[in-house]
Amino acid sequence: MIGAPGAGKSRAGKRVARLLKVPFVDTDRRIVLRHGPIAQVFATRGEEYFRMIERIEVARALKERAVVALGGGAVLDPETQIELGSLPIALLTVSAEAVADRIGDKRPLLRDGGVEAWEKLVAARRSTYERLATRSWDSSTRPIDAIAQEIADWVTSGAGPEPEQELP
Ligand SMILES: Nc1ncnc2c1ncn2[C@@H]1O[C@H](COP(=O)(O)OP(=O)(O)O)[C@@H](O)[C@H]1O
Ligand SMILES: O=C(O)C1=C[C@@H](OP(=O)(O)O)[C@@H](O)[C@H](O)C1
Ligand SMILES: [Mg+2]
Repeated sequence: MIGAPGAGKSRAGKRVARLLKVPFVDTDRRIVLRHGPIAQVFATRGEEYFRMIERIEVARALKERAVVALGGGAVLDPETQIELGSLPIALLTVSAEAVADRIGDKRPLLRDGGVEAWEKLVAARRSTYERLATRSWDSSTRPIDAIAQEIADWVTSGAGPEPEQELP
């Protein structure tokens, strides 16, 4: 699961894993278990250090037979991009309006800038998200359970690309 912060990767990923009866890994949770709260890591060690430990957890997670929710910025790492190339990747998207109600103060890159900072972050990453995604789901106006069910069904049926839109 890849996508912007607040798109629902962690929530949906957990449900998808339950539906598929495989383990769920949230790389941010693993970072927290080993290193403490993410906001604290950013504050005391800086983003570069965070990206380094994130890369280690992502590399570990992508070798497991599991549903994996990445942090929103994990896809920026070139090694991670290569490894994602051979896996089924679900991209979750969300509108700025919808995310405004979702982003709390646990995300250090957004805490100070709010939705405007989020929009800048996502604009800079959009092409990377889209290039890496096998298929995408928008969570702005739909319940997470319905999206998780669709993703699980997609995996079960072979995790192919988006069906071609039929021409009118
Ligand atoms: N489809 C949805 N509808 C409403 N709220 C959602 C939806 N998806 C996620 N949320 C809420 O948004 C917040 C961020 O979700 P989370 O799964 O942590 O996102 P991510 O891991 O992509 O940053 C959570 O509070 C979650 O309950
Ligand atoms: O987009 C980002 O750079 C980040 C997203 C967060 O994860 P979520 O996308 O799960 O919120 C977390 O990894 C960290 O705060 C940095
Ligand atoms: Mg998350």
